[in-house]
Amino acid sequence: MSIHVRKRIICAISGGIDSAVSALLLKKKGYDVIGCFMKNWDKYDDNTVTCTLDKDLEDAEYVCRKLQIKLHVVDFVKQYWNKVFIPFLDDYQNGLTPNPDILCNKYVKFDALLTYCKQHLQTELLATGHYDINYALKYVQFPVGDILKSDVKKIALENSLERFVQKRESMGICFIGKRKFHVFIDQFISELKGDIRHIETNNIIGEHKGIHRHTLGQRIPIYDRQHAPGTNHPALFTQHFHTDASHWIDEIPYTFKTNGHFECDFKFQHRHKTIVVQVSSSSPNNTRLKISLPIPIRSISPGQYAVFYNGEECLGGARIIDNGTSLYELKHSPPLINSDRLLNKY
Ligand SMILES: Nc1ncnc2c1ncn2[C@@H]1O[C@H](COP(=O)(O)OP(=O)(O)OP(=O)(O)O)[C@@H](O)[C@H]1O
Repeated sequence: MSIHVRKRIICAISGGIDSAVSALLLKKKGYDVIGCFMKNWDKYDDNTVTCTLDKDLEDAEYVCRKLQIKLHVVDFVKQYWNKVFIPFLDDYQNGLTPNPDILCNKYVKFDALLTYCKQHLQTELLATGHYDINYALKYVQFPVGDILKSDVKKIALENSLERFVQKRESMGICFIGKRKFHVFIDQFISELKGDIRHIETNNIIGEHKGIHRHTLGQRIPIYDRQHAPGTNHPALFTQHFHTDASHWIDEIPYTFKTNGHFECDFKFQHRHKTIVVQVSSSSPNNTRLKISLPIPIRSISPGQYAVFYNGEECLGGARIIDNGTSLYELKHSPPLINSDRLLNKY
């Protein structure tokens, strides 16, 4: 008599549709699925609670009940605070636009959670509901990774998970919730007033309460909106930018390694279409990159990530550290900022 032992896999269940359907598909494939809900934010530290933690946990419990799988609730509040939230605040204070999701993937989901699975749940197999993921991790599966969102919804409907089709997608940064960004950030970073100056005349046109309250390209309240530069001003557009050390999923692309430059598909933020860019080295060991765009792009923001593809295949990514010389600066020599300073700086 042979005994069939089902392979155990942990599915990170967020209370949203993608992880619910991921767990369902894994169960259908015959895995021994265990759900894991991560508590990454302590709502009791937070006076203006609008975080959806309770509702998400309730939904995670609901999925696991429906699928008849166990649910573990893991507390990663400390890890999230130290590895994601503190760098997030630092970035804002330094005028960058951070991407906490990338740090959360790197340090919490694909590090702390993976370690927890090995140490406490007797498996090193993990699954998440990500679609567009820039990692090729040996022990991680993405069951809905190559399924269209419309099909994920269909699968949910066919399997009595309609509650998740109706649930609003989480937008933006989860711990901020529905409150205004400045109301949230003011709890952590003190006000630091400064002048808002017109880029062309250098005249003072307003006052800000700290650069951490703003991101590149965002509208700001000023006294004289009529004479202010618009959100499509050439100072917001750039055709070249620089990144910090790159991370390649397999290895450095061959042509890049041999020639010091190569062409690939590039994506900046989800809402942008993929375009072909020229990637060249801006440091001796090919780690830092210079990206040349075929057309100027608006609001390439330092702190955000550039992701490189070969068609559908993700090659790697790098954090943007300098948005280069703007179209406006190019027209007005000498440039206000010389992006070549990076070569000397690093
Ligand atoms: N609090 C959490 N606990 C456990 N897993 C989580 C949590 N938050 C996110 N995840 C995992 O990371 C994946 C991606 O999360 P993210 O919020 O970026 O995307 P999503 O498309 O909204 O996913 P979902 O529809 O499953 O919420 C989720 O599908 C889930 O597997």
